[in-house]
Amino acid sequence: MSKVKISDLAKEFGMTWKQLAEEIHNLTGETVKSPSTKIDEEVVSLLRDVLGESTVLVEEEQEEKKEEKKGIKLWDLAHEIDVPIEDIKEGLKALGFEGEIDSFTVVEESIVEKIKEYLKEKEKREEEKKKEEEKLKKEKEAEKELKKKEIERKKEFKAKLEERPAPKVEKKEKIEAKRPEKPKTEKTVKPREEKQKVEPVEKIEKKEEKPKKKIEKVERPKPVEEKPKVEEKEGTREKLPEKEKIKLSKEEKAELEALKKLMGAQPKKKKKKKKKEKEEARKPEAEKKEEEELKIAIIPEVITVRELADLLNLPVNQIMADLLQKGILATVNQTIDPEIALQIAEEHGFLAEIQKEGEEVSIVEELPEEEKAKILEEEEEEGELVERPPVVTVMGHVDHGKTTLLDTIRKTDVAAREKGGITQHIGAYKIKLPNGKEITFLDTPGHEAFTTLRARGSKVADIAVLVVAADDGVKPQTVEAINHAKNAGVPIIVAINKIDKPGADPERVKRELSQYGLIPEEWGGDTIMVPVSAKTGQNVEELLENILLVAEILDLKANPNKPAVGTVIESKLDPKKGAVATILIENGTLHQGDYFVAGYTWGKVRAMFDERGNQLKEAGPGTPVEILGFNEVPQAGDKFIVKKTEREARQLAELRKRKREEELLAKKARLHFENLAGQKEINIIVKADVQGSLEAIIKSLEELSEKFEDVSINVIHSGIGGITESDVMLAAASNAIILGFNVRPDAAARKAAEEENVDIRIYSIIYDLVEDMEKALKGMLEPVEREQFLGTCEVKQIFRIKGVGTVAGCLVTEGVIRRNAKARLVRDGVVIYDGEIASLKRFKEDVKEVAKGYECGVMLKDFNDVKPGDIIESYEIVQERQE
Ligand SMILES: Nc1nc2c(ncn2[C@@H]2O[C@H](COP(=O)(O)OP(=O)(O)OP(=O)(O)O)[C@@H](O)[C@H]2O)c(=O)[nH]1
Repeated sequence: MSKVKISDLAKEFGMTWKQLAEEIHNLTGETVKSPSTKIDEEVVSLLRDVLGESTVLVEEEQEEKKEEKKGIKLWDLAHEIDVPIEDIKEGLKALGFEGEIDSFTVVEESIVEKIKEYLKEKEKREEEKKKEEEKLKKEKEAEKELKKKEIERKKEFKAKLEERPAPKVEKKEKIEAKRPEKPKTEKTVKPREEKQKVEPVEKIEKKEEKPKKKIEKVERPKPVEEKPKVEEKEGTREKLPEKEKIKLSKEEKAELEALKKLMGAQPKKKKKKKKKEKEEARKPEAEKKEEEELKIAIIPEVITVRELADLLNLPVNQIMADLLQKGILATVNQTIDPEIALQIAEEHGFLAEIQKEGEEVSIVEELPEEEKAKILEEEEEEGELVERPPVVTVMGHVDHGKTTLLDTIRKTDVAAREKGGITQHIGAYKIKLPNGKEITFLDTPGHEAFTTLRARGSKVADIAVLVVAADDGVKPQTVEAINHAKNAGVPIIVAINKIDKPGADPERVKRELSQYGLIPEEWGGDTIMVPVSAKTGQNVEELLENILLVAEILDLKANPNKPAVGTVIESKLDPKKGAVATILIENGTLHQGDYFVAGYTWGKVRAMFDERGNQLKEAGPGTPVEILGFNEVPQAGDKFIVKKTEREARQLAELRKRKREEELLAKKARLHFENLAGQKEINIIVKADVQGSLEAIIKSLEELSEKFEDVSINVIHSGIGGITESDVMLAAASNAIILGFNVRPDAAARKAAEEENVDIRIYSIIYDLVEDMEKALKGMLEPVEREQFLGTCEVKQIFRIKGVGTVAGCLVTEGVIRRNAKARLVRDGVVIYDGEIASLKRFKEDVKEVAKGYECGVMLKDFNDVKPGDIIESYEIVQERQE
């Protein structure tokens, strides 16, 4: 081995030659004076022995130092600042960090600061959100309190009316003056008893088949004690057979009450009337007017000319003449607008009001769930309420195992063994567990239970089972499902699926879900999470037990002794059977032969079947049945109500048709940018192309919400990716506006938005979005250029032409593609290009536009990165004035 130059050796040890010379001096006593001095082999070996290790350490230290300078691992950062690693990853993502993010990702100090800032802001946001939620909760409680009081007031009002002696004679003008002050609620809660109690007995008996119409004619104050109430009450009750008594519906009971009172009051009333007439004849005209009768008329929403005449005690000809004066030519049996009927009644000195459809039901429906349950319970006869099966919907991201889970559950059905398996798809089915308990599963795409059905006011599902694959974690549709269920106030049970798979990580799923407010019970939260394998069936029984547990807590009850009430789950027009629909019976029992109304359609149960194809004669609460006998195809989500007579069913359907028009008006009134000014509560759905933009938009909206003190902007759902039909349905159900950032609605979403009149706004600059929103809130929207959608085409093939560029061979799938219009290229819902169409050809010919169903060649201006499967959207900019 030869000698080594000290300068070379120094490099090896990572020190200067002078430092090494000092080391040599310390070890050997020799002095080295020049960097070119050569060191003996033994000395080198000695140095290596002594310095080798420490040098390595020095190197490592230096390396670490370098690392330190370079940054810190996320894992270490999480420990250092004591924050869950997931939060840090989220922060990094939000900052637009490109590349893979895991626990070992190293970030620079400047980024660390930003992450810290982000986390601080997140914490602040969460705190504010919490505060907001608390505020909302308080407001809701106050609202509930108010509603309670309102109910009390209604009850008092009802009681007073029942006890009330005949009202004093009042001048019509006086009554008129009072009208506007009359609390609106009184109008809607007007109990049937009150409306009917003074109707002559003969009338009630005669008009059994007629719509509920009541008239109150009171000539003079009468002492209450004159009514032999008690005896009559007993007497009437006695006449009823025992079975009938139980079967009395609330409505019938009300009628009966009225009848009883009337039976006592009537004879005296008649006598008094005669007496009064005599006195009246003697009175001077002015005095007569002074004592004009107080006449009250409750006008049913569906009323014919003859019925109005009867109601007002006027000749039919008089009513026809009144109508003619209003330019309406009507026959005696023709139904007339209740508003017109109201006007006529008022012209004849009646204090009139329109009776709302199913008043009692509607008041109850408007109340919050608990109140509703309380009132309904009150209404139910003691001991008649029985437990009903919970209705469960299964939701989750695509391929996470919803179908497999439902299949496995179906196999646990003991009824299948008794009565044969499920043979037909009717949109819902009931299974029986070995312990005898039943669960009804909705077999429609999960979100439908919360969008299509809920958009029409039905909340069908009691419980949502959220399926999350343990090897995939929380995905966009998972979040969407959580938001749907939360929005509908339906409890969620999580099924962490695919635990049999090697990559399964249930703990990760729990961590991810906790970011969305679903905290597992073992972490002190209240969300039941069951790890299952839909494939092997592991823990599926435990999942079902938990469903029953939640159902028990929800205390789901129904009265099987009532006429049936339900919701249309699915419907179709069968070429052989006609209009058929699956109804989920929610309360009461449906019998073959019952008349019913569902949405705008009505009918008679000609036959009904369960999911096994068995014909049923009756079906109780919680049972899904397929029904034949509809006049028209109802719509999913329609309420299904049994009516006593064919006439009632038909009239109600007619009435609903009219209401549909009102609904259309309501759609018109849906939240739009143009009518934001003055709104107190603004619900928003935000969809964006990347997480960073999404966060930024949400933050800006929050700031805006703070700026406008009396406006609360709630982002009810947000996500990455294109705008879907489900987003639109959620917006429709919660009256929200959709804001898209660099993303577009797909065809189904666009169609749904048009149908539901949901406002979708697309932006590519956050500042513009915020500015528009602010202007809209201030009601200062200036006339703007608005884009008008023309059509879309799908790229099928690409042709690269030298010197020209890329021509996309397309098929027009919607509307038209226009040459001089603007164009946007959308890939997987994300806008890739926004510009103009440079050329549009059909078979080498330049054309102005190409319509749906035709092929064409499209070239985009200054853009060649077109791929098969891309969507080109053609649109125009039009000037539009905003109000
Ligand atoms: N290993 C394993 N595979 C499962 C499990 N559950 C479902 N799968 C598989 O996952 C795939 C998707 O399951 P599906 O039940 O079709 O999922 P889905 O959520 O209904 O999917 P969509 O109907 O498309 O939304 C299928 O190949 C199933 O066999 C499970 O527990 N374990």
